[in-house]
Amino acid sequence: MEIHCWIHSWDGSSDANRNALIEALAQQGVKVAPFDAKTSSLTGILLFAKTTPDLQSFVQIASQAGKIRVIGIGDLKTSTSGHWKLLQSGASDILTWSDAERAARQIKARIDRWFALDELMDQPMVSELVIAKSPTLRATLRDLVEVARFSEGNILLLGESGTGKEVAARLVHLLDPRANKRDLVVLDCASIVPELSGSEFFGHERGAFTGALTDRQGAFSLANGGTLFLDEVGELPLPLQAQLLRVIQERTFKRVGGNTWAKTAFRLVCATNRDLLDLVHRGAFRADLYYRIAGYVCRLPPLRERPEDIIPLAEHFLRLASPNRLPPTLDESVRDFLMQRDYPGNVRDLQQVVSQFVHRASADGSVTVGCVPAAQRPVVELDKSGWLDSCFEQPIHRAVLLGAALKEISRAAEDAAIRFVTNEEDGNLQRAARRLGVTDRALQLRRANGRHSD
Ligand SMILES: Nc1ncnc2c1ncn2[C@@H]1O[C@H](COP(=O)(O)OP(=O)(O)OP(=O)(O)O)[C@@H](O)[C@H]1O
Repeated sequence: MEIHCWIHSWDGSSDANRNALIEALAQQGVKVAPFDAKTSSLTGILLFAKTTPDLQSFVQIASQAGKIRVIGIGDLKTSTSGHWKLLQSGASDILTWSDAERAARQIKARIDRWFALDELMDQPMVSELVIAKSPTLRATLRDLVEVARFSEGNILLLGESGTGKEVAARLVHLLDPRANKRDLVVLDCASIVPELSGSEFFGHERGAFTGALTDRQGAFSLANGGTLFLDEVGELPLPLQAQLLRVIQERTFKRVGGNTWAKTAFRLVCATNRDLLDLVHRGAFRADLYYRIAGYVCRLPPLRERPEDIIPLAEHFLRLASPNRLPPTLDESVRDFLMQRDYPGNVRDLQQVVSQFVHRASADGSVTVGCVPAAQRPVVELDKSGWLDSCFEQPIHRAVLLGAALKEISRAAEDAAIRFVTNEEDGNLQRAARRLGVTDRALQLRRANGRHSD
């Protein structure tokens, strides 16, 4: 891709610097052109070097298209808070001027990184594994891709359950640039049996304890050359946290029952849906461990903060569920239904809803409102006047003629309503009670009494 570079405003008094910068950039292979309004449809980098009253709004407009990066350079004469304001308005960076060669190198390095990231984001390895159409998740993902590809630090993934922390950990592993990288080893800290935790993490030597009949490799050894993903890291018991400090810091460990130190080289990714800093403040998570695992902290936003991802994710799950055929398509009304629904379990919830569509999609390959299972359908106010008609009255007339008492008749009507709703809600009494406008307890009692008197 051709790199465009423009200089927007430059103080006339420092024209010499401007010309020197243009020359130094040319030596780096970056050609500078004059800026004009049509520029905003191109992809490129815009340098500005003068503080003007309308600078903030100018930066905002220039960077809004998402294709132009704005870099401030030179003696901008803004205070530090002015720099932050410019960044907030959309500037990518503000560089301090020392000389033209250095500035040109800094600009070129940023251009290279920017384009490398653009390319990575478009690669199937990223775009087919993590669906991210919302600006919120795209920005988060772009930062994570950069850290995964261009650094080796420990990564901490935060986010509610089902926001995609494990999928992000897999991406970090895939993007690891190490030649001959080994496996991704996943350890769920919430499900480790305390008595076996030492062996799970460090491995053991034969005879180390009763039942240790052979040598065993632990997670730190299995992840050597690869990635170690500690899921639910907030659940680690305190004594185990203390044992992990050294290996996370030094990448050396001893097996249970062993005397020699072994070296290991893994990338550490941890995840939790707990507020880890709050656990630190309450003394339930060691501060020193926190600062070791939180080299780079990435918060995955809940689905409610990025509704633009709902339909692309639903379509992604439909594609995954139809590997050998054309995936079903979502009818407009089903899209509306998906957009209006709540997802307390985030993407996992959406995935479950969509998987139910796949089984019910009609042969023509479309998912219509009829494919939404009854239990998932929104409860809407129906026009209640229609049901009190002659059809309703006929069996009542018959019951009266046969001598049934009023109590018996109303009981039979209530029983019929309860049976019908409970059936429709697949036996879920809470939902059935809500639909009938009674409490769970009242419905339970009513059913128990009904059975009693049957
Ligand atoms: N952005 C995404 N693109 C594609 N699939 C996703 C995305 N986010 C989540 N998923 C899918 O949703 C499901 C739940 O995601 P995942 O297991 O990564 O969540 P989690 O945050 O680790 O959840 P938990 O905290 O409960 O372990 C998985 O099947 C995952 O593949």
